[in-house]
Amino acid sequence: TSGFVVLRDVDPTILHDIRYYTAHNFVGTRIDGYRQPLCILTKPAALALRSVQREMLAQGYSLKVYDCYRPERAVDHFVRWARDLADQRMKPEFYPQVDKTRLFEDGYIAEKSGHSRGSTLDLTIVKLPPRYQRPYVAGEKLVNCYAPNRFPDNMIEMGTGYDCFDTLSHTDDPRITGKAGENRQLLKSAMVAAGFRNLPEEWWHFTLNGEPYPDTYFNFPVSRRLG
Ligand SMILES: C[C@@H](N)C(=O)N[C@H](C)C(=O)O
Ligand SMILES: [Zn+2]
Repeated sequence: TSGFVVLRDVDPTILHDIRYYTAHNFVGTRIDGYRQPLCILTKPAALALRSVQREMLAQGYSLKVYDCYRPERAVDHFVRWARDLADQRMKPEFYPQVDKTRLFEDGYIAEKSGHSRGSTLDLTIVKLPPRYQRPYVAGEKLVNCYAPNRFPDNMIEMGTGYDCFDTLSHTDDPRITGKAGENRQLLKSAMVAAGFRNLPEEWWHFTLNGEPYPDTYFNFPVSRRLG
């Protein structure tokens, strides 16, 4: 794992909202393997992201990362959770319209995730200065992730929230018009120019082209002690 870096060490200006370290995600608890709320990436992915951040800062925006390197044990946690059909407690916010049995088939979660290769990340854009974002309180009443009154994330309008498993999160969904459509294209074009490609099912998910470990799925925990 000598090829990995902590993103904050490469660019301390990029905002973090590491959801799988918290209970505010589609499972509803901290995910296995997230020992610290950090973004770990391969060095080339972190350097490419730094170049995107420089452009964002020049335009009065900042990137905000939700998830970066994801250990295999975290993916295994998602798979275990998906098999337990009795547990649908986060459905009202994260997959209100999709049957829990279809989350993998429909491309929203992967059993073998590019995130475990270390050059894939989930992110958005925030206008500077960042708006205050209230903390999520476990057990609070959930609002669906494409409703106008959804959980108040401080990102610019993207039409749906992070990890909103719905066709409305497909990057080029034709129902996403106006500012939200423009904002998705702002993120995508900046990332593509820096060498990333987008997952068409999720406006927030990008993988570095020519990634250094295209066939290796890592399992070390998310922690400053790399490896
Ligand atoms: C779960 C979601 N944030 C995500 O990253 N989905 C893709 C398909 C993945 O799991 O690799
Ligand atoms: Zn992702």
